[in-house]
Amino acid sequence: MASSKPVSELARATLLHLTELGLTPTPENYSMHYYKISGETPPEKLSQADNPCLEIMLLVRTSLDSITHTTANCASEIGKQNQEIRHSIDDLSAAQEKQEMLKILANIVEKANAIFGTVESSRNELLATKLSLDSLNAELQETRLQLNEDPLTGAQNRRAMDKILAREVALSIRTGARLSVTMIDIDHFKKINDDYGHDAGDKLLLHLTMVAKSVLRESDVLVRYGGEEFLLILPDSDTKGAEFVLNRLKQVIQKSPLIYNDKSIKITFSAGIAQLKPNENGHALTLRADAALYAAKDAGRNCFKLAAE
Ligand SMILES: Nc1nc2c(ncn2[C@@H]2O[C@H](COP(=O)(O)OP(=O)(O)OP(=O)(O)O)[C@@H](O)[C@H]2O)c(=O)[nH]1
Repeated sequence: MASSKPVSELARATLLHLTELGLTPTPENYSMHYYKISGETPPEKLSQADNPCLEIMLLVRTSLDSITHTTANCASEIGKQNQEIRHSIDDLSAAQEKQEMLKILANIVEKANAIFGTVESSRNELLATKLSLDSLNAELQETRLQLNEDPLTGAQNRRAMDKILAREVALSIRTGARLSVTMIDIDHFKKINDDYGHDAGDKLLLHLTMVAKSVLRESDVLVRYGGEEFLLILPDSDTKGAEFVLNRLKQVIQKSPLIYNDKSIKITFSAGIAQLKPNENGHALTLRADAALYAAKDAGRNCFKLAAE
């Protein structure tokens, strides 16, 4: 049967219950125990794709409710205890007998100690909530990373690319720094899938990502643009710099083929290079790099082409 307790109280009880069980308040743990405690029927589960932040947002709200509840409770308890001490002090002033005075004094000390007890227990509840919030914060960082990352390779995804390109283009316009991009496409990737299987293709995409990351600068960004197509965003680089990076990637990838089921799978790639022109935006820059990539494919693959001005 569903509980008649207010949601904030149920939420607080759930968080405390998780702390008692030594469980991290992940959205999954929270949901499971919340519905056990409340007796409510869980709603149809939202998938991460629907809104990966929704459950975290709900948990943050719950934690905030819990803080409000704890602090309000603490203030009200202390108010009551304070009032009682005041009455005892009045009694003390009116008392005639030494024995009676000592009794009232002992009572005042006991009530003062009770105030410490109230503060201490609220402090423990707030600490439990703080731990929940810390854990949520870590979860949020993770979700934020996942939202920007391609799940297979860990490279940045198109969503992240739009933001990063816009930022880098704006920076380049403001500071006059050069900005280049290169569109990279693995040659005959379909054949690798066909010959060795889709899993080998996946491993190859991951392998290329790892190798590319190892030759890039910290400020360079690798984006998985599509299936086997990657975009490299190279701040502070002109076309010569971009060519240099691609040649280094080519050399390293030649020396490190993918080893899959004891077979060595060679990787070559084609690329198009474009440098940001005045009055150009990130989208137009990417399209020029893409057109140059097609020119490289037309020229026989395993080569790089510069985009038309
Ligand atoms: N394993 C794997 N394959 C993918 C993925 N995404 C796209 N592909 C495959 O990549 C292949 C791309 O094939 P094509 O566009 O013909 O390109 P290609 O074979 O590399 O030929 P060229 O680019 O002309 O050299 C297709 O077979 C897709 O199914 C993925 O995430 N994993």
